[in-house]
Amino acid sequence: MIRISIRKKLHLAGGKGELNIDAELGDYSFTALYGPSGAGKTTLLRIISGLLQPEQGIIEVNGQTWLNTAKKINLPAQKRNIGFVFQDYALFPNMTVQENLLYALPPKVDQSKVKSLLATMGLQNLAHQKPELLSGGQKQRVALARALVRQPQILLLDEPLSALDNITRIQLQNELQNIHQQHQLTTLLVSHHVPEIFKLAGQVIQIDAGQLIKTGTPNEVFGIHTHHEGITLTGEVVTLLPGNIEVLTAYGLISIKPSAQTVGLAMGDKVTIHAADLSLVKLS
Ligand SMILES: Nc1ncnc2c1ncn2[C@@H]1O[C@H](COP(=O)(O)OP(=O)(O)OP(=O)(O)O)[C@@H](O)[C@H]1O
Repeated sequence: MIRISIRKKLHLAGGKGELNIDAELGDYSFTALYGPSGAGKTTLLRIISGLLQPEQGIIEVNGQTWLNTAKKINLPAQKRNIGFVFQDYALFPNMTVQENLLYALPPKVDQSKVKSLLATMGLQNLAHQKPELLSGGQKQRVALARALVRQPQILLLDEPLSALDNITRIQLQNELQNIHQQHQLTTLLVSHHVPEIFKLAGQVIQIDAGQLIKTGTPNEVFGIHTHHEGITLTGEVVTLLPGNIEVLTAYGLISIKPSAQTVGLAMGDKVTIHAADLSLVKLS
Protein backbone atom coordinates (compact mmCIF):
# COMPACT_ATOMS: atom_id res chain seq x y z
CA MET A 1 0.00 0.00 0.00
CA ILE A 2 1.27 3.48 -0.88
CA ARG A 3 -0.12 6.33 1.16
CA ILE A 4 0.37 9.88 -0.10
CA SER A 5 -0.55 13.08 1.67
CA ILE A 6 0.93 16.20 0.06
CA ARG A 7 0.65 19.96 0.48
CA LYS A 8 2.82 22.05 -1.85
CA LYS A 9 2.53 25.67 -2.92
CA LEU A 10 2.12 25.99 -6.67
CA HIS A 11 2.64 28.91 -9.04
CA LEU A 12 -0.50 28.40 -11.11
CA ALA A 13 -1.29 30.31 -14.31
CA GLY A 14 -4.07 32.18 -12.47
CA GLY A 15 -1.92 33.02 -9.42
CA LYS A 16 -0.88 31.15 -6.33
CA GLY A 17 -2.39 27.77 -5.56
CA GLU A 18 -1.68 24.60 -3.65
CA LEU A 19 -1.24 20.96 -4.50
CA ASN A 20 -3.44 19.26 -1.96
CA ILE A 21 -3.64 15.51 -2.48
CA ASP A 22 -4.46 12.62 -0.14
CA ALA A 23 -4.55 9.28 -1.93
CA GLU A 24 -3.83 5.59 -1.50
CA LEU A 25 -2.54 3.20 -4.15
CA GLY A 26 -3.14 -0.51 -3.52
CA ASP A 27 -0.27 -2.99 -3.97
CA TYR A 28 0.15 -3.93 -7.64
CA SER A 29 -2.60 -1.47 -8.61
CA PHE A 30 -2.61 0.43 -11.90
CA THR A 31 -3.79 3.98 -11.28
CA ALA A 32 -4.32 6.76 -13.80
CA LEU A 33 -3.68 10.36 -12.81
CA TYR A 34 -6.07 12.45 -14.89
CA GLY A 35 -6.56 16.20 -15.08
CA PRO A 36 -6.16 19.22 -17.35
CA SER A 37 -2.86 20.85 -18.22
CA GLY A 38 -1.36 22.57 -15.19
CA ALA A 39 -3.38 20.51 -12.69
CA GLY A 40 -0.25 19.38 -10.86
CA LYS A 41 0.18 15.84 -12.21
CA THR A 42 3.89 16.06 -13.05
CA THR A 43 4.55 17.91 -9.80
CA LEU A 44 2.93 15.04 -7.85
CA LEU A 45 5.07 12.45 -9.70
CA ARG A 46 8.21 14.47 -9.02
CA ILE A 47 7.34 14.65 -5.32
CA ILE A 48 6.73 10.88 -5.13
CA SER A 49 10.05 10.20 -6.84
CA GLY A 50 11.94 12.54 -4.51
CA LEU A 51 12.94 15.08 -7.18
CA LEU A 52 10.87 17.79 -5.48
CA GLN A 53 10.07 18.37 -1.83
CA PRO A 54 6.67 19.63 -0.65
CA GLU A 55 6.22 22.02 2.29
CA GLN A 56 4.23 19.31 4.07
CA GLY A 57 3.83 15.69 3.23
CA ILE A 58 3.86 12.02 4.08
CA ILE A 59 4.71 9.24 1.65
CA GLU A 60 4.62 5.69 3.01
CA VAL A 61 5.39 2.70 0.82
CA ASN A 62 4.56 -0.71 2.29
CA GLY A 63 5.05 0.58 5.82
CA GLN A 64 8.36 2.32 4.98
CA THR A 65 8.40 6.09 5.35
CA TRP A 66 9.91 7.81 2.32
CA LEU A 67 8.82 11.27 3.36
CA ASN A 68 7.54 12.77 6.56
CA THR A 69 8.16 16.49 6.68
CA ALA A 70 6.99 16.77 10.32
CA LYS A 71 9.58 14.14 11.33
CA LYS A 72 12.19 15.53 8.88
CA ILE A 73 12.40 12.22 6.99
CA ASN A 74 13.19 12.56 3.28
CA LEU A 75 14.58 9.48 1.56
CA PRO A 76 16.78 10.68 -1.34
CA ALA A 77 15.54 10.00 -4.88
CA GLN A 78 18.20 7.35 -5.61
CA LYS A 79 17.06 5.31 -2.59
CA ARG A 80 13.39 5.35 -3.61
CA ASN A 81 12.65 2.19 -5.52
CA ILE A 82 11.03 3.91 -8.49
CA GLY A 83 11.13 3.72 -12.27
CA PHE A 84 10.21 6.98 -14.03
CA VAL A 85 9.32 7.31 -17.72
CA PHE A 86 8.75 10.72 -19.27
CA GLN A 87 6.91 11.81 -22.40
CA ASP A 88 10.13 13.00 -24.05
CA TYR A 89 12.06 9.72 -23.45
CA ALA A 90 15.00 11.49 -21.71
CA LEU A 91 17.55 9.02 -23.10
CA PHE A 92 21.24 9.92 -23.10
CA PRO A 93 21.89 10.79 -26.78
CA ASN A 94 25.62 9.98 -26.68
CA MET A 95 25.05 6.43 -25.37
CA THR A 96 23.78 3.37 -27.23
CA VAL A 97 20.57 1.65 -26.15
CA GLN A 98 22.56 -0.91 -24.16
CA GLU A 99 24.73 1.78 -22.55
CA ASN A 100 21.60 3.73 -21.55
CA LEU A 101 20.39 0.64 -19.68
CA LEU A 102 23.81 -0.20 -18.20
CA TYR A 103 24.10 3.35 -16.87
CA ALA A 104 20.85 2.86 -14.92
CA LEU A 105 21.91 -0.53 -13.52
CA PRO A 106 22.26 -0.40 -9.73
CA PRO A 107 25.85 -1.20 -8.58
CA LYS A 108 25.40 -4.77 -7.35
CA VAL A 109 23.03 -6.01 -10.04
CA ASP A 110 24.42 -8.47 -12.63
CA GLN A 111 24.86 -7.02 -16.15
CA SER A 112 22.92 -10.02 -17.55
CA LYS A 113 19.79 -8.18 -16.32
CA VAL A 114 20.32 -5.67 -19.14
CA LYS A 115 20.64 -8.42 -21.77
CA SER A 116 17.48 -10.18 -20.59
CA LEU A 117 15.50 -6.92 -20.54
CA LEU A 118 16.68 -6.03 -24.05
CA ALA A 119 15.47 -9.46 -25.17
CA THR A 120 12.06 -9.33 -23.45
CA MET A 121 11.42 -5.82 -24.77
CA GLY A 122 12.38 -6.88 -28.34
CA LEU A 123 15.35 -4.50 -28.37
CA GLN A 124 18.33 -6.88 -28.93
CA ASN A 125 18.77 -5.79 -32.53
CA LEU A 126 18.90 -2.15 -31.47
CA ALA A 127 21.31 -2.65 -28.54
CA HIS A 128 24.19 -0.84 -30.27
CA GLN A 129 22.15 1.96 -31.88
CA LYS A 130 22.17 5.54 -30.64
CA PRO A 131 18.72 6.94 -29.67
CA GLU A 132 18.65 9.44 -32.58
CA LEU A 133 18.25 6.53 -35.02
CA LEU A 134 15.22 5.08 -33.23
CA SER A 135 11.51 5.70 -33.84
CA GLY A 136 9.38 7.27 -31.09
CA GLY A 137 7.95 3.88 -30.11
CA GLN A 138 11.41 2.30 -29.97
CA LYS A 139 12.74 5.17 -27.86
CA GLN A 140 9.86 4.79 -25.42
CA ARG A 141 10.47 1.02 -25.24
CA VAL A 142 14.11 1.77 -24.34
CA ALA A 143 12.98 4.31 -21.73
CA LEU A 144 10.67 1.67 -20.22
CA ALA A 145 13.42 -0.96 -20.23
CA ARG A 146 15.77 1.52 -18.58
CA ALA A 147 13.19 2.21 -15.84
CA LEU A 148 12.81 -1.55 -15.26
CA VAL A 149 16.57 -2.14 -14.92
CA ARG A 150 16.31 -0.76 -11.39
CA GLN A 151 13.72 -3.42 -10.50
CA PRO A 152 11.35 -0.77 -9.18
CA GLN A 153 8.40 -1.33 -6.88
CA ILE A 154 6.65 1.67 -8.36
CA LEU A 155 6.50 2.72 -11.99
CA LEU A 156 5.71 6.39 -12.62
CA LEU A 157 4.69 7.14 -16.20
CA ASP A 158 4.31 10.79 -17.22
CA GLU A 159 2.26 10.67 -20.45
CA PRO A 160 4.72 8.19 -21.98
CA LEU A 161 2.52 7.39 -24.98
CA SER A 162 1.12 10.78 -25.91
CA ALA A 163 3.71 11.58 -28.61
CA LEU A 164 3.18 8.27 -30.43
CA ASP A 165 0.95 7.43 -33.39
CA ASN A 166 -2.19 5.39 -32.64
CA ILE A 167 -0.91 1.96 -33.70
CA THR A 168 2.34 2.28 -31.76
CA ARG A 169 0.40 3.66 -28.84
CA ILE A 170 -1.87 0.59 -28.73
CA GLN A 171 1.12 -1.77 -28.99
CA LEU A 172 2.86 -0.02 -26.12
CA GLN A 173 -0.34 0.00 -24.05
CA ASN A 174 -0.35 -3.80 -24.37
CA GLU A 175 3.30 -3.94 -23.39
CA LEU A 176 2.66 -1.71 -20.40
CA GLN A 177 -0.11 -4.06 -19.30
CA ASN A 178 2.27 -7.05 -19.52
CA ILE A 179 5.12 -5.23 -17.81
CA HIS A 180 2.85 -4.14 -14.98
CA GLN A 181 1.74 -7.74 -14.35
CA GLN A 182 5.03 -9.56 -14.95
CA HIS A 183 7.12 -7.21 -12.83
CA GLN A 184 4.41 -6.98 -10.12
CA LEU A 185 4.53 -3.20 -10.17
CA THR A 186 2.41 -0.56 -8.61
CA THR A 187 1.95 1.78 -11.57
CA LEU A 188 0.86 5.42 -11.68
CA LEU A 189 0.19 6.68 -15.22
CA VAL A 190 -0.48 10.28 -16.18
CA SER A 191 -2.86 10.20 -19.12
CA HIS A 192 -5.35 12.52 -20.80
CA HIS A 193 -6.66 9.71 -22.94
CA VAL A 194 -9.90 8.32 -21.53
CA PRO A 195 -10.00 5.08 -23.60
CA GLU A 196 -6.40 4.40 -22.57
CA ILE A 197 -7.37 4.84 -18.93
CA PHE A 198 -10.31 2.44 -19.33
CA LYS A 199 -8.00 -0.11 -20.93
CA LEU A 200 -5.14 0.06 -18.44
CA ALA A 201 -6.20 1.46 -15.09
CA GLY A 202 -8.24 -0.01 -12.27
CA GLN A 203 -8.36 3.28 -10.41
CA VAL A 204 -8.40 6.95 -11.42
CA ILE A 205 -7.26 9.96 -9.43
CA GLN A 206 -8.74 13.07 -11.01
CA ILE A 207 -7.14 16.38 -10.08
CA ASP A 208 -7.66 19.98 -11.13
CA ALA A 209 -5.75 23.11 -10.07
CA GLY A 210 -3.88 21.04 -7.48
CA GLN A 211 -7.04 19.70 -5.83
CA LEU A 212 -8.34 16.14 -5.73
CA ILE A 213 -11.63 16.11 -7.63
CA LYS A 214 -12.60 12.44 -7.66
CA THR A 215 -11.15 8.99 -7.15
CA GLY A 216 -12.69 5.69 -8.15
CA THR A 217 -12.75 3.12 -10.91
CA PRO A 218 -12.76 4.48 -14.49
CA ASN A 219 -16.47 3.70 -14.57
CA GLU A 220 -17.10 5.71 -11.46
CA VAL A 221 -15.06 8.68 -12.70
CA PHE A 222 -16.05 8.71 -16.41
CA GLY A 223 -18.61 6.04 -16.90
CA ILE A 224 -22.31 5.52 -16.74
CA HIS A 225 -24.25 7.95 -14.61
CA THR A 226 -27.91 7.96 -13.85
CA HIS A 227 -29.67 11.16 -12.87
CA HIS A 228 -33.04 12.73 -13.26
CA GLU A 229 -32.66 13.12 -17.04
CA GLY A 230 -31.95 9.39 -17.53
CA ILE A 231 -28.69 7.61 -18.30
CA THR A 232 -25.56 9.23 -19.72
CA LEU A 233 -22.37 7.57 -20.93
CA THR A 234 -19.04 9.35 -21.21
CA GLY A 235 -16.60 8.68 -24.05
CA GLU A 236 -14.34 10.10 -26.74
CA VAL A 237 -15.10 10.82 -30.40
CA VAL A 238 -13.05 8.38 -32.51
CA THR A 239 -14.88 8.55 -35.88
CA LEU A 240 -16.32 11.65 -37.47
CA LEU A 241 -17.97 11.00 -40.83
CA PRO A 242 -20.82 12.96 -42.45
CA GLY A 243 -23.32 10.15 -41.71
CA ASN A 244 -21.81 8.55 -38.63
CA ILE A 245 -20.13 9.57 -35.42
CA GLU A 246 -18.53 6.92 -33.22
CA VAL A 247 -17.79 7.41 -29.56
CA LEU A 248 -15.54 5.04 -27.64
CA THR A 249 -16.99 4.40 -24.21
CA ALA A 250 -16.31 1.94 -21.42
CA TYR A 251 -18.91 -0.28 -23.05
CA GLY A 252 -17.40 -0.23 -26.53
CA LEU A 253 -18.03 1.82 -29.64
CA ILE A 254 -21.35 3.58 -29.88
CA SER A 255 -22.54 5.02 -33.21
CA ILE A 256 -24.52 8.23 -33.11
CA LYS A 257 -26.43 9.82 -35.96
CA PRO A 258 -25.16 13.38 -36.59
CA SER A 259 -27.63 16.00 -35.42
CA ALA A 260 -27.76 19.72 -34.70
CA GLN A 261 -26.16 18.96 -31.32
CA THR A 262 -23.15 17.23 -32.87
CA VAL A 263 -22.19 20.16 -35.17
CA GLY A 264 -18.70 21.41 -34.29
CA LEU A 265 -17.53 18.14 -32.73
CA ALA A 266 -13.88 17.27 -33.34
CA MET A 267 -11.95 14.00 -33.16
CA GLY A 268 -10.80 13.34 -29.62
CA ASP A 269 -13.53 15.47 -28.04
CA LYS A 270 -14.82 14.08 -24.76
CA VAL A 271 -18.59 13.85 -24.84
CA THR A 272 -21.50 12.49 -22.91
CA ILE A 273 -24.14 10.47 -24.72
CA HIS A 274 -27.63 10.76 -23.33
CA ALA A 275 -29.94 7.77 -23.62
CA ALA A 276 -32.24 9.90 -25.77
CA ASP A 277 -29.47 10.38 -28.41
CA LEU A 278 -29.21 6.67 -29.21
CA SER A 279 -31.00 5.39 -32.27
CA LEU A 280 -31.66 1.86 -33.54
CA VAL A 281 -30.80 0.73 -37.07
CA LYS A 282 -32.42 -2.40 -38.54
CA LEU A 283 -29.66 -4.61 -40.00
CA SER A 284 -31.70 -6.79 -42.42
N1 LIG B 1 8.52 23.46 -8.37
C1 LIG B 1 7.37 24.12 -8.49
N2 LIG B 1 6.96 24.97 -7.53
C2 LIG B 1 5.79 25.62 -7.63
N3 LIG B 1 4.95 25.52 -8.68
C3 LIG B 1 5.30 24.69 -9.67
C4 LIG B 1 6.52 23.93 -9.63
N4 LIG B 1 6.60 23.18 -10.75
C5 LIG B 1 5.49 23.47 -11.47
N5 LIG B 1 4.73 24.36 -10.82
C6 LIG B 1 3.42 24.91 -11.26
O1 LIG B 1 2.42 23.97 -10.90
C7 LIG B 1 1.41 23.90 -11.90
C8 LIG B 1 1.21 22.47 -12.28
O2 LIG B 1 2.29 22.03 -13.09
P1 LIG B 1 2.45 20.51 -13.55
O3 LIG B 1 3.60 20.45 -14.52
O4 LIG B 1 2.51 19.64 -12.36
O5 LIG B 1 1.05 20.29 -14.30
P2 LIG B 1 0.53 19.05 -15.13
O6 LIG B 1 -0.80 18.67 -14.56
O7 LIG B 1 1.57 17.97 -15.17
O8 LIG B 1 0.32 19.68 -16.57
P3 LIG B 1 0.58 19.10 -18.05
O9 LIG B 1 -0.55 18.14 -18.33
O10 LIG B 1 0.53 20.31 -18.93
O11 LIG B 1 1.94 18.42 -18.06
C9 LIG B 1 1.86 24.78 -13.04
O12 LIG B 1 1.09 25.97 -13.00
C10 LIG B 1 3.33 25.04 -12.76
O13 LIG B 1 3.71 26.34 -13.17
